[in-house]
Amino acid sequence: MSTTPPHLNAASTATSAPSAAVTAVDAAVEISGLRRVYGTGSDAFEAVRGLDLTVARGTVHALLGVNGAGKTSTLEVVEGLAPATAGTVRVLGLDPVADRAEVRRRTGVLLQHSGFVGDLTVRETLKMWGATVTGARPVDELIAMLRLEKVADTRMRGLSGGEHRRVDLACTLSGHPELVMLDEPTTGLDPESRRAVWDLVRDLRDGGATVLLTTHYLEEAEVLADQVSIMRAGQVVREGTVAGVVAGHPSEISFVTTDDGLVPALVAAGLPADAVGHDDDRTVLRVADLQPVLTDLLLLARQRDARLDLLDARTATLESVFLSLAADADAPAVQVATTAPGAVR
Ligand SMILES: Nc1ncnc2c1ncn2[C@@H]1O[C@H](COP(=O)(O)OP(=O)(O)OP(=O)(O)O)[C@@H](O)[C@H]1O
Repeated sequence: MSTTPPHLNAASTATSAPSAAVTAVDAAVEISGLRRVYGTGSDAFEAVRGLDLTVARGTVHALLGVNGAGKTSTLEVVEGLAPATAGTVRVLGLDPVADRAEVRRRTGVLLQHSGFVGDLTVRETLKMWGATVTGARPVDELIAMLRLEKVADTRMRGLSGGEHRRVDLACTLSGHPELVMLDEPTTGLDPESRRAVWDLVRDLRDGGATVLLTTHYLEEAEVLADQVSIMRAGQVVREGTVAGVVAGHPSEISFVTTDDGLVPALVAAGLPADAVGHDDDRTVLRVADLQPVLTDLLLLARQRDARLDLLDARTATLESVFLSLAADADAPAVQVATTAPGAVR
């Protein structure tokens, strides 16, 4: 019987093992079979196609996906701004449409775009907003939280895009929300302001709040999110911790060689043939465990006196998982990655 060394197994993607059960009591948001259709008849477009998602209380959960994947369409239903075409959505155990008043009182929402009166100063804007919120934070507290001191008395129309975004965020957090929904919170912010928002999100979570956010910055999801859900074409196609999602994805070794016998020799040593691919004249190996395969490759190359030009070896990252899922239109729906870091199934 062939005994393929474990490290030469081709990498497999994460399988659909059930995630740790989050019970209704633990869930801040529970979405089941959500569908959202825009338009009717021949113009109808299904932007969300049977989406299931659970956001555990007290966590930061990032919803990721390329433009048009359906993130905002999903958030709008959770926020109670649009009805579901089908499926069920519970927010803090409530119906976001029927129980809109209570849901609104207990949640904070940051939309992608907002409108404020340009003539009002930042301080006046926050004061006016606070008057619409139960138990609003003092304006000076919000100004300090969002580092708005320097522009507190500047009119809204005089703010930069990043400053405007921070005022948006201040309004979102005004009412001490239990659940905070942030649609691309750091778009347009400079690196320093982005990091300040990350600290704020962590503080919110540490204070017991739940944060559901969308972002196009994958490093933002990597540093902030306890869980990520990657959407494509209206469905979640991969979810779990960042480590779990990445662990289910192959590492990659690539090189150019003129030695036609090198790869067959590697396969003869146990590397599965289906781990080998080509990208023009580059040979690409996709493997579960990078180091031992790379070691074998280098040893074989030395034995055979073969050159490995443009040698590149990289472990999977959230970005490489994201890009491969975005490109792979045939990937099966909903794979849940719950593996501990380092484990590849
Ligand atoms: N009002 C609308 N009428 C028709 N189609 C819409 C409408 N709003 C959104 N869509 C379509 O639904 C799909 C999902 O859009 P959505 O804004 O939810 O995606 P997204 O993942 O949030 O994208 P982005 O990252 O660009 O914000 C897109 O194809 C979009 O064109």
